Amino acid sequence: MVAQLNETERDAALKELSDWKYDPGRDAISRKFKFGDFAQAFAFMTRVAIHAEKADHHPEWFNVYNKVDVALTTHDAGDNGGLSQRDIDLAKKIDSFV
Ligand SMILES: C[C@H](O)[C@H](O)[C@H]1CNC2=NC(N)=NC(=O)C2=N1
Repeated sequence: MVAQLNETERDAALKELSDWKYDPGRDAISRKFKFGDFAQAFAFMTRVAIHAEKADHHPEWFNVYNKVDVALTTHDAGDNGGLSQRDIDLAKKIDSFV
């Protein structure tokens, strides 16, 4: 079980992730990325994937051509999933790749 962020922790964390949108319905954060072409989008996804595997924390994402939509939430958090520090850490890492 992973600790789910409470409202205060979540709001503080989101202040440092201004490009990410909070989804109260899922207790998740998401961000849309647009690259020059598919190769650049996939290179980004490859970097994220390598890090995600090392961190044992994986994104939910959708890619079409040069666009990548990323959503982060922790399946193991709380009773039925939610936002954890792992999501915040992964979002910051992802931001460092763009
Ligand atoms: C067993 C469990 O699947 C692993 O500990 C990891 C894998 N990657 C994961 N990724 C995400 N987003 N949430 C998780 O709870 C999670 N759990």
